Amino acid sequence: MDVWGGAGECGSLPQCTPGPFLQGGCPAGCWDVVPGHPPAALGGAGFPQPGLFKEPTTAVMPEFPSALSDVCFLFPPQGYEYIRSGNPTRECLEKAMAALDGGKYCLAYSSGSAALLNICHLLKPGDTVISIDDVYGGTNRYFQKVASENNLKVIFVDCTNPKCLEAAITPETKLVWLETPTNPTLKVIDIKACADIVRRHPGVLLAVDNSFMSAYFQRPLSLGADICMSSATKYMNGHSDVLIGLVSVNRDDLYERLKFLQNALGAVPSPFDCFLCNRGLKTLHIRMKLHFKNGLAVAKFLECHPRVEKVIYPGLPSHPQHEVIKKQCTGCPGMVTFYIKGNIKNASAFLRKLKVFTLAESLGGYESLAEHPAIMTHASVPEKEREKLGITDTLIRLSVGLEDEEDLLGDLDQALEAAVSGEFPPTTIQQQSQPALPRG
Ligand SMILES: N[C@@H](CCSC[C@H](N)C(=O)O)C(=O)O
Repeated sequence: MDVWGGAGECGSLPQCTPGPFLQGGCPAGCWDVVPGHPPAALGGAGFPQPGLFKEPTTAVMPEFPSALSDVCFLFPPQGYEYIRSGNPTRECLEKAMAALDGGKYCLAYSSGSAALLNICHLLKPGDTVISIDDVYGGTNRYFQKVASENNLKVIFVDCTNPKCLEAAITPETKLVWLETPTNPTLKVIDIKACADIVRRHPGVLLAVDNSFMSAYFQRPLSLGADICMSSATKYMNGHSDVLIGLVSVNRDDLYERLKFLQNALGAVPSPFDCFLCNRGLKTLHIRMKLHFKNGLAVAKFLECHPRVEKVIYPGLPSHPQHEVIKKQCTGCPGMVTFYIKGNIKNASAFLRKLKVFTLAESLGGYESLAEHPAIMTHASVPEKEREKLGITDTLIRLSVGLEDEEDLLGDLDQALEAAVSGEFPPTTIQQQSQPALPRG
């Protein structure tokens, strides 16, 4: 079996041994800096000089805990004047992340949403944004309820077929916003195909939200994106104890403007959060391999389960864009989405019965989480749009963590058994008509 696990068989537990795909490097040329060796990125050329630190240690301490200026007549000038404008601990994170993303520069923000806000400040009133249709609920809310009310036009397009993107571009288009895989229905977008289209329209930027994949499995800049954005709150930090957004770029002009905006808008992370995120990066490679192994095992288990209607996992051959993900990524994270059989009551019973998985918003941490996108992470997406996207009352999103595989499968099994008993109605997801619940 290769690293993607082949077709899988019901009843046999999936194996995940590193295959030639991972060992041989990324076919798209990504991973040339840190194949399996994130510490090289953390301790390499991009690392601030040891002289900046009081302790002779490789750990990145929260060095700049106050808003004090660098007082040149007392200390040698170090280039820092105010904590928001720049500080050594944030610089450590930004340099490490630039290396991990294969970019020249990286900038850190106080959250993924703050990173989105800064990117959209590159635009002018009257400009159009083309966003992938199945986009994180908070991004959808920002586009529809904030940006659109401040003179940006935002249209939503299914970019799984890059021709739809091409057809949507107008002279007003200035930003294409992709997520891949999308949140929560895990559609996979061919970044290079979209980048080739965007390149034919000078002045249009291509930004990719890489939060679901992490820099370990996918490097959008190497595939032609102008901007790689991540909510590092998720896999990059991996410990569910930090809120951080990151933006990596190669272009000097983009960096200069974003650097200005980072300071001017002020949505920056604290040095302590940067310290914690740097701590998280050190185990990225180990965590991502286990997320992949566990995610694939869970996906295969659910795909064979009689109480599950349908599983969506890009690492499964049954996924419609499985070939795309094999082409542009070196693995898959622990995000698994599935439709439970039955209706909202079954979905809710399942979530309440889980013991190892915690019912919570967020993803990418060491611990397994389960959530109901229609009521939780995507409640801000208008109901009609949710229906069109397949974000129904029976859709459940899992973030598979680092626990033992047998505990994860056992937990899912007992919750499914308890939540969906008896005869299953012979309906498809499309035929179901669910009562609307109050949305959060
Ligand atoms: N209730 C929050 C939504 C947080 S979702 C966090 C993360 N992006 C995910 O997809 O789990 C809000 O309304 O902003």
